Order: sequence, then structure tokens, then C-alpha cells
Amino acid sequence: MVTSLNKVLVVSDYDRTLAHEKDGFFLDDRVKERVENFAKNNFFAVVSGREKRLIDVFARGFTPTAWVLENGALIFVKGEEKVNAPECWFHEREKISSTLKEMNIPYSLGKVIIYINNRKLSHEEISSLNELCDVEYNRGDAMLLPKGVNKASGILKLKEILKFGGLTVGVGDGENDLKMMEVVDVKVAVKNAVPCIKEIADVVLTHEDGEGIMELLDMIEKGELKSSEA
Ligand SMILES: O=C(O)COP(=O)(O)O
Repeated sequence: MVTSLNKVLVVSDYDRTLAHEKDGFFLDDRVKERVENFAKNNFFAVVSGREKRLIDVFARGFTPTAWVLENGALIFVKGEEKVNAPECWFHEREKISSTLKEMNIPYSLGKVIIYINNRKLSHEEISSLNELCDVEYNRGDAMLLPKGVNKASGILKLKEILKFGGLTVGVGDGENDLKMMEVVDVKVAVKNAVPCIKEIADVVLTHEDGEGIMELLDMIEKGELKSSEA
């Protein structure tokens, strides 16, 4: 049982978890306020595949404890940015970009990540890319990152930065949240999560997206969140 005496770190996915597709992924003001209120006594980090420049538009003025963006590759705490990738990656990324051009695969670059949106990769394409980097899926999109860099490594790095050793609750909806679930104590799925997340979840929320997040924060504050680890 999580009691109100213990500080909790909630690590939450963004798209289809905090923010709803029907709102064009703009963060609802009620969800924003609820999370900021929770983060006064606990910790709340948004862990997303998205780039900071887009988050700054969709979640304007939102101030959770921290951001783990580009699927674990970039961490922001109190306005300070930390890159969670080896220096050699940036040289390797140039080689991968040339390979993608040769393969006629359209891509875009974040600060660290490579995105391939709305294009299904063939087995052959995935295996040649897998020799160079990790390929991770989120619904129809692929993200290319240095080997071992994902939401899990981003969360572990964040915990180091925050010096946080307490209970970590992970909440998400998509395939790229599976890694995140490997490093949290309590796994939570929003109602609209894909089956592979619901199957491993300790708790499946009765609400979708931001409504689900508000339901989860109420459960934590009321001491109602239970799991084998909690
Ligand atoms: O990369 C995206 O578009 C969405 O990322 P998220 O689901 O991890 O928030």
C-alpha cells in the first residue's frame, strides 16, 4: 500500500496517456493543474517519444518535476538539459542518415533521435538498421536510438539526477512504454492502452488518457494504489 507519507515518483507517457488524440494532443488545463498540484508533494515526470520543441507547443506552460524526451535520450530537470547518449552516437547518426537516404526511407532528426513516421519497415530494413542502432515502435511510427537508450534508461538516469530511491509508478498506453514498465515498481495502463501494456499492468485504469491520470493521482493520494511491490 502506498501511504501519503511516502513520496512517489510517477513516470507518465504523453500521447494517449496524459494528452488525448481528440484534443490534437494539446494538454487539458484540468490535467495540467491536477499534475502540478500532485507534484508539489510528490514527483511527476513526463516520459515521451516526442521532441521538446513540440512538447513546448502542446503542453505550453506545464511544469511537471521533469521531462524525459526523445524516448529517453534527453532529460530536463529545472530547465537543465542532460543528454542520455554516448558522444560517438552523433557520428554514427550521420552514417545511419546516409543509410536511410540510400534505402529511400524518409526520416527526421530530433536532437538525438531519428524518427521514421507513418512508414512500415520491412524485416530486411529492420535487420540492417538493428546492426547500427535500436529500433523502437510506437503505434505506426519508428524511433531510432543508440543501443540501450530507451524510456527505461532515461528513467534510471532521471532517478540518479533526482537522487530518488522511493516507489516509482509507471503509466502508459503504447509499445514504447514496455521498456519503461521494466524499471518501475507499479505498472499502470490507461483504459485506452494497447493489449501488450494491459497484459503486464498491475492496474488498468477505468478512464482514458488525462482522465486516467487524474484517477491514478487520486488513488495514490488516497493510499489506494496496491501492487505486489507497493
Ligand atoms: O513520439 C510520439 O509521437 C509520442 O510519444 P509518446 O507516446 O511516447 O508520448
